[in-house]
Amino acid sequence: MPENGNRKGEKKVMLRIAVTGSPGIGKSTVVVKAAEKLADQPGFKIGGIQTAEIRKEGTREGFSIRDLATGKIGILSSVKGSGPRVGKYHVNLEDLEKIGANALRNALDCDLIVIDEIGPMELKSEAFVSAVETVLESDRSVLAVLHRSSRHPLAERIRKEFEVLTVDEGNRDELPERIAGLLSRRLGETNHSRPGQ
Ligand SMILES: Nc1ncnc2c1ncn2[C@@H]1O[C@H](COP(=O)(O)OP(=O)(O)OP(=O)(O)O)[C@@H](O)[C@H]1O
Repeated sequence: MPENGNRKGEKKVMLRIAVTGSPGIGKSTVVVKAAEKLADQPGFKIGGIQTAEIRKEGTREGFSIRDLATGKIGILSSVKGSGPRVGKYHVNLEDLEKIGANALRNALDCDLIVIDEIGPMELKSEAFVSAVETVLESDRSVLAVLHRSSRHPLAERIRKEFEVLTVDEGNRDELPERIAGLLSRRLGETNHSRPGQ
C-alpha cells in the first residue's frame, strides 16, 4: 500500500476479525500465521502486539509482550512481581503500557493492526484499553485474539463489532489462509478505491 499520510479519497473498507476459542486451542498461532502470510506481500505494513508464554524448565512463568513493528519485547506478566493478579500471574502494568499501548498507538498508520490478545491481563490496564479504543475508532483493519469469556465492556464491544471466528481443532489449520485471504482482498479493494489507480 502507498504511504498512509493523507488517505483523502480512500474508501473505508477496513475489516475487523477476532479469533476466540478454548485455552491452548491455537488462537495465537492462527493470528501469527495469518500475519506472516500478509507480511510477505510487498508494502503490507503490520503493527500491534503479540503475546507469548515465558517458560523456564518446562514451567510457565509468565507471558511476554512484543511490539510487532519494532520487535521491542517486555514482560506482560510473571509469577513474580507485584502488579494486579490474574490467576497466579502478576500483570506488569509498566510494560503493558510502555510496549503494549504504545505499539497500538504507533500502529495507526499500518494496513493491519494485530492485537494478541484482548484478555483479562491486558484489560487490567486503562491505558491499554484506551489504546484499543483508539484503534477501534480508526479506519484500520484489525486482527485480534479475544478471550472467550471476558465480560469486560471492551470485549463485549468487540463481539458486537467484529467478525468473530471460533478456533477449533477442525478449522485451525485452514483459518490462517482464510483470514489472510479476506484481509488481502480487502487491501486490494482499498487500493482500487484510491483515485488515479
Ligand atoms: N494447527 C495446530 N496444530 C497443532 N498444534 C497446534 C496448532 N496450532 C497451535 N498448536 C499448538 O497448540 C499450542 C497452543 O497454541 P497457541 O498458543 O496458539 O494457543 P492459544 O489458543 O493462543 O493459547 P492461549 O489460550 O494460552 O492463549 C502450542 O503448543 C501450539 O504449537
